Amino acid sequence: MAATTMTTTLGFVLPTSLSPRRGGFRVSVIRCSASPLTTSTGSAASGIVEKPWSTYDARLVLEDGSIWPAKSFGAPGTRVAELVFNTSLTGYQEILTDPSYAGQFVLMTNPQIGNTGVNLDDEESEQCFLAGLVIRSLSISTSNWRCTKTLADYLTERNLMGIYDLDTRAITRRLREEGSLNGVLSTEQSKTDEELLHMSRSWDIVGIDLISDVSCKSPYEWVDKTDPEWDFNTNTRDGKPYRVIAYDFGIKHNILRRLSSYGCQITVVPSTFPASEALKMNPDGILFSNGPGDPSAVPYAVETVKELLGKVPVYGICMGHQLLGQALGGKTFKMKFGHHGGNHPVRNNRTGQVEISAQNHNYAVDPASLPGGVEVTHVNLNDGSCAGLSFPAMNVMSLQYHPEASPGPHDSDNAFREFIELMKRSKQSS
Ligand SMILES: NC(=O)CC[C@H](N)C(=O)O
Repeated sequence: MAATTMTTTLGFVLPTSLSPRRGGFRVSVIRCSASPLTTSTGSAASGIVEKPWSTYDARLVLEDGSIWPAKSFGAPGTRVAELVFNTSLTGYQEILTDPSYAGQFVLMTNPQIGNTGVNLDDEESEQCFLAGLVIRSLSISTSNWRCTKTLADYLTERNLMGIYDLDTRAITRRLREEGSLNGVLSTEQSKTDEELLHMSRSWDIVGIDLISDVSCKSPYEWVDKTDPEWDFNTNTRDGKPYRVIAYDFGIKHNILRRLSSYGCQITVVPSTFPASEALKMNPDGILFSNGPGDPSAVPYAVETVKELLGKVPVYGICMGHQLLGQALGGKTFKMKFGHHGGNHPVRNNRTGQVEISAQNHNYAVDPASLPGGVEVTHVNLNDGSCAGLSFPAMNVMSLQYHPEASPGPHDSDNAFREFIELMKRSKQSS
């Protein structure tokens, strides 16, 4: 390597000043390529058809200096975000509309995405808040009775970037080895690799309040239940309505549908809704929802949780669980590359049973930092991290993962019944 430049094996030359910032990276600046994909159906003459979406060149530039040429099938532009990989085989529409992905590019490890298109029912919020979608191959056709649109049209309409034709397995291995990486996705040919690399290294998801952008702006009532056609757990209803206030830190609709199906009357409130106002509404319970980003970047939300602790039964899901952990006196930390997928085994310490769960988080609560009396109720069996908490003295329960699934397995749906039981016990004893 010369003193001022480095030449990769593929002949790509960059100044050494752009060599990876962190000492730990093993890979130098390199242009990586996936073998081009050919379409599986095609005209008899050539075996190749025109792709039914408009496509142009794109690049994913990661902060470790790797550059991944790709094709775009969504909106044009340049975006910076943290790259995470999701191992779910299905459910890309729910993933695209999960507000917890704000500030992130989602790479799907399933090699082909888009085959069921999108439909009107699988939306988990009104908008797509994630920064972009990264996939190996976009399905050339869609086939599903609910499909109303192709994935490419959906992304374009929502001004969302999507890229394909890059080696998603190699990128996933890199994330697993090096940990989360920031990156820039761009279709702009006028921007140099160096500019994009600089952008990816000048940005950080840590310390940013991403909740304020995704939370609702004013309170509203939620009434929709799970469609009976899809409801698999109807025998557990108590019949009595419980009044629940749901703090919206980026709430997924299926949390609200499941609560509603379990007989709750729900008011959704913004993340900044004062605890005193919530208490005035005399709820039977409070839910703290999932939400994007760093739980340490939203001290106002931790304060709200603290003010409500011990006054009413509370249930935290994912970000809600992390905020509860902090409000109880514990600490959260950033994991190496997080958990994103629909196949995470979790042990319920109380029953000894293992649930296969849907997960989406990059932060976790450090159990050693929690005060006495707080019980770790669930453990992620892949890495032993804390997956659930309970503090009976204050009627607190929380899960680091997603009992509402969407997408994912339904093993943990009973957690909603446990919240109903918690509210019932608290009501009976007051
Ligand atoms: N799904 C969520 O609520 C995500 C929680 C938090 N943003 C994390 O990444 O850990």
